[in-house]
Amino acid sequence: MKTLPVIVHTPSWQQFAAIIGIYFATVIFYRLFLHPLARFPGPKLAAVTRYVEGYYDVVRGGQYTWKIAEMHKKYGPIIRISPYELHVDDPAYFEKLFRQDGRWNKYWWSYERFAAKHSTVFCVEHDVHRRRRAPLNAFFSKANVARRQSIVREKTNKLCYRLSQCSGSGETVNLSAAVGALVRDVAMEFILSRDFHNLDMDDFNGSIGAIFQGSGIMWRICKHIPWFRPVINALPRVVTRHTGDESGRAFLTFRKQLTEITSEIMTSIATNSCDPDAPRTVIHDILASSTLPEQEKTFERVYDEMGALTGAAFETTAHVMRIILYYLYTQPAILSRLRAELATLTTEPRLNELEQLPYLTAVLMEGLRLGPGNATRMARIAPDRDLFYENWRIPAGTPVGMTTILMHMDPRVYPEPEQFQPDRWMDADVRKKADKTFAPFSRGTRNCGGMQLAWAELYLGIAALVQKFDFTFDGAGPKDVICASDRFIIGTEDSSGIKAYVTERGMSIATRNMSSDR
Ligand code: HEM
Repeated sequence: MKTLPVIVHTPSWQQFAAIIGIYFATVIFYRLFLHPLARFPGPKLAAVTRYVEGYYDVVRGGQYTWKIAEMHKKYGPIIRISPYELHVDDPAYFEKLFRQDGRWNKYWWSYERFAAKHSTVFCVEHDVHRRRRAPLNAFFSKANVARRQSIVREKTNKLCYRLSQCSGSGETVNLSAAVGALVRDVAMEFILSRDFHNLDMDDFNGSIGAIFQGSGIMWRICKHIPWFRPVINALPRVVTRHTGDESGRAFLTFRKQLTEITSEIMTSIATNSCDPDAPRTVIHDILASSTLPEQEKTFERVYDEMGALTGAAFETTAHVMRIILYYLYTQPAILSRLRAELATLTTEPRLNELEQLPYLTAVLMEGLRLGPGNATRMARIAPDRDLFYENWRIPAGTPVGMTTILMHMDPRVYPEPEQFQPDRWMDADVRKKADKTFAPFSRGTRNCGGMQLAWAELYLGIAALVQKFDFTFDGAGPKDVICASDRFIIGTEDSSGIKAYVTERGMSIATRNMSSDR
């Protein structure tokens, strides 16, 4: 039988354009009318394309969080913010979405872009996360933090010593960089038993703080342009070292240090050559964990974990400290009341004594309200069941987000939300009402792994600085501390740091001892 000739011809540009046009028209039609989320309210453009978020992320510099708030005013408490994702603005729903029971995944699209997918923080899948989280829970437990509080105390004393040397000098100190150095040195010592020496550096290694802020900008770009990070990573180290700015170089140095430390600790454990008197690091606990299979103990995985852990520990805690210091030293009545309360204790109070102080606790809570860890929504996915919000049925597998910073600024829960008012936490009713909606460390299965360490740093650090120093700011304003952009963590309008003149309130025992040691 004769076969028919196959006629192959190249499509004309008109046919090509028509094919593309039909494809996009079909996608748009599907997303608007047939998609399982099609019935949810929200702007049509956001339902059609994620590039709406891309515009607010990349062009408008991290403004989608506030655009979402605007959309809620128009469309109600549950909205579709992208073709694939919903967002809820209702404090009462928080405890239903962020819970300990049930299986909860994170949304890969938001977290994978951090290029540390082997870590606990950025792990997407519920069961893998549970296994990774187990050794961290013990390491960062309240008991272990209390037992090792001397780390926080020693580093705080070192910061106080540095500040006392600037006292009355007529020169300003970059207080933002100084507290950044404090939390980095504490975290490195606590997590990896290594002195990071940022508190010894003249500029407190301020450029590394800037790069951790900058990694949020990178995250925003990479969410929408996935090839961007692989291209940057593929550039030879020598190119990035020479073309990058000071912060970029500081970051590369940090990554190199982290690689060396991780490898050194893993080798010493593998060869049984650890110093028996040296404190255990989190790597010891990960490698000894019985819940983790061997493939979770490779260098690649442990290195990702160290990168994400240090990243999670640095700018989050430092930012809350900056907020608290800024407001304390611009509102003298609050500062005096706090000092009066602290005066009831000994000069160097222990953590458990500080935790009993109601006003100090209120000050810290108010700082955490204005500076929760993230400026972005945290989406959760119930992979195996539908969720319900009022009369809405949310199909299983849908990412549903809520944004803590918006909830913390909700006037229905916190009157005059933009004001720093520790007093609101002294009222038992307000505290009870906020019990379910105050979530600086998030809630549920994916709540902050290091919150006890963060609390210890805040209690010991703020108490010591307030007891020992007066700060007068040089040109600082709310722009230095108020959340103005979504960098995953909180982004402020001005990132150059709070400059302050320092005056010592009287030599403390700790600083005097340190001075005489030198
Ligand atoms: C005031 C300081 C801090 C705040 C406000 C804060 C806040 C948060 C928040 C909101 C999350 C959830 C993020 C998400 O859902 O994607 C988180 C996760 C996490 N944080 Fe913190 N954090 C702070 C300090 C720390 C410190 C000092 C550490 C110590 C290493 C730490 C370790 C972690 C870890 C490991 C996770 C991931 C938890 C998981 O997915 O299982 N954080 N943090």
